[in-house]
Amino acid sequence: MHCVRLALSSRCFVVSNYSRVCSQLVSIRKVMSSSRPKIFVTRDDFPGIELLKEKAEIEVFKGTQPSKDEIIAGLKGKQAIYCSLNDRIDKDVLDACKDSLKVIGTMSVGVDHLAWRLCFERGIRIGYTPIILTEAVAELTMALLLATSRRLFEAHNEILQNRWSSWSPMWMCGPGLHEATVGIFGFGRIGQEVARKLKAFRVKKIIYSRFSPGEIENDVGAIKVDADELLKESDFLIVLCSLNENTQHFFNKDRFAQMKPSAIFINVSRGGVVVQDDLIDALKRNVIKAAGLDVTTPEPLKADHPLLALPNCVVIPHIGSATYKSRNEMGEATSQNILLGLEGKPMIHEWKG
Ligand SMILES: O=C(O)C(=O)CO
Repeated sequence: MHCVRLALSSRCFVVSNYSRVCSQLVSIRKVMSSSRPKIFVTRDDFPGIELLKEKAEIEVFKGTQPSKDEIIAGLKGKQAIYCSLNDRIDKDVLDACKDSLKVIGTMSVGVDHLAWRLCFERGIRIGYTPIILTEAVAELTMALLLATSRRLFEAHNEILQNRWSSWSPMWMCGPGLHEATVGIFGFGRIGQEVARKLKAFRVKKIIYSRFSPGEIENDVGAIKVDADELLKESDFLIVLCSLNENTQHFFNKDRFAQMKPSAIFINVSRGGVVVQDDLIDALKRNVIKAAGLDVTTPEPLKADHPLLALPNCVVIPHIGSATYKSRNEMGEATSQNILLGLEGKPMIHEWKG
């Protein structure tokens, strides 16, 4: 008869046969695995989730966009959520999981989809992904600026419609960036990187406005102006602010009316900074010349949306950070933020308000 002693937390068991030892070990393993953190992941194609699988029990939503009820159901008993800017984590969601949720990891720089003040009150930590995507979003902003001002999609469509009859002197002309005054609304990391890239286009002047007081040290000689001057002076106005109570619906009928009729409006921030019907009206009545939008309300936009019928509006589907490098690194950082947050350690990037 085999006699095996198994020591476990100061207790000592004596078991009489090998198979009983095995069954004890299985149950110990079960206890250990149930102490692994539980994480809800809101879609199955997030980069970086392999990292979570190694260290946690994860439940992955099968599909691409859980509804609020599905988020609440998925979060039941979970200590963390891996989400994106599509997933609204509001008071209802936080109330429903108030006994378990400790960490939110969002694969985005924007946090406007999160009731983050309430999270702070409840001690829920938020990991996000700034810096990683700065270059990608700044690059995309330049692409949108050029696509809109030089009418790339409109011109391509002319070919598709068989309207390219000959080279023609004034056909498909648009304003150039050279010698233009470019206004940047929201001069954070991405705004400053766009300003650096604009220098290479030899623009006349870069002006910016932001809500925080004081000028920002910048290596491109951008000049701080108030919002009224920015609206009036800009040949190109690029919106790169975050969405918050100061910026929500900032660009409305009156603000478009302050802009030059030749102005090009670019939004790579959030659809919510614009009263979209006012923008549509301004574009239809040529209050401003054109708009380039990476963000809209709602997202996704249906193909029959009035914005898409405007020849002077370029719309792309929120792809600001969509380079392979940026998205992969954002995913890795999100997983690491979550694991570090659950371990009570400093995150790579933690949103502190
Ligand atoms: O990460 C974000 O918040 C973005 O919107 C990137 O385009």
